[in-house]
Amino acid sequence: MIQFEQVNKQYPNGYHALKNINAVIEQGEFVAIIGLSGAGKSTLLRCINRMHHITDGSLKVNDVEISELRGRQIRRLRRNIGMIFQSFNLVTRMSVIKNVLVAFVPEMPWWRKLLGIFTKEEKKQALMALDRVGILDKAFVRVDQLSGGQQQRVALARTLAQNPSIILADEPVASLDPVTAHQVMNDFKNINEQLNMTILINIHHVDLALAYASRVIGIRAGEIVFDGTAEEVNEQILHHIYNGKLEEGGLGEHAEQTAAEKHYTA
Ligand SMILES: Nc1ncnc2c1ncn2[C@@H]1O[C@H](COP(=O)(O)OP(=O)(O)OP(=O)(O)O)[C@@H](O)[C@H]1O
Repeated sequence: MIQFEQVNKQYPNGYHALKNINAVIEQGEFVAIIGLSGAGKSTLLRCINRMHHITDGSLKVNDVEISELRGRQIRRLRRNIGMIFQSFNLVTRMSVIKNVLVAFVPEMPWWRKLLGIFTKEEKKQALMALDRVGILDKAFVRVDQLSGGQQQRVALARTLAQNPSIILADEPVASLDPVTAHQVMNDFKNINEQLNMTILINIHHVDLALAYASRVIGIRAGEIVFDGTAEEVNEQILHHIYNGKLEEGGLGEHAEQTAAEKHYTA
């Protein structure tokens, strides 16, 4: 469970990026965070794994006040929270399987790190994670030979191998074409439903948010201005969240996808 209570975040230059955030996200929810560019979506997400510090208020992950964590405790928190970025963050000259095995490196004894030795169990887990996102056949291919969508799936597999209870995804489909974006969103949904992992996703494409997430949090100028189910979101609410400036491509670009494409998982 993630609990925000009166959370504020001010950057060192004084910019007030999050204002009085209150929200409770239960284990196993699939939440899309939407809002204009600069509204505070990334800041909100990054406070959860302590990439950013909150200025005041309380932010608890599984009942632990995360602003009080130090050193090793922060590393432990991050083991439990996978993070997916728009840019995949992979070592493109290495094979897919090696990129996924990186998930185990933080817990290795120093001598295994040095020798790069992975156990049979770790290799099995890495292959299972690749299987779950449908790219087991690419395990020994170099990452730079994969498409953008496949690379994002490698990033997802690496996160899965880490076996987190929460996955934070910061614009994970922003650089993908519409069909691939649907496939990757479908991966997130499957993982959410099958593994009961909490998924929080920042996303510019409202249609994708509404099609895949069960809950939508709308942020405007650092404040939560909507928090409800995807079914509740209507034109009026979107107008409110986006201050009447729903960006081009927000609802449009992906909206043409058919239901069949939406559930295509190859
Ligand atoms: N390190 C920083 N120092 C000062 N201000 C920052 C910093 N990082 C972000 N901001 C400001 O905080 C606000 C929220 O930024 P954030 O990146 O969270 O927005 P966002 O909704 O994720 O935007 P986008 O959709 O464009 O990624 C913006 O006005 C941004 O300029």
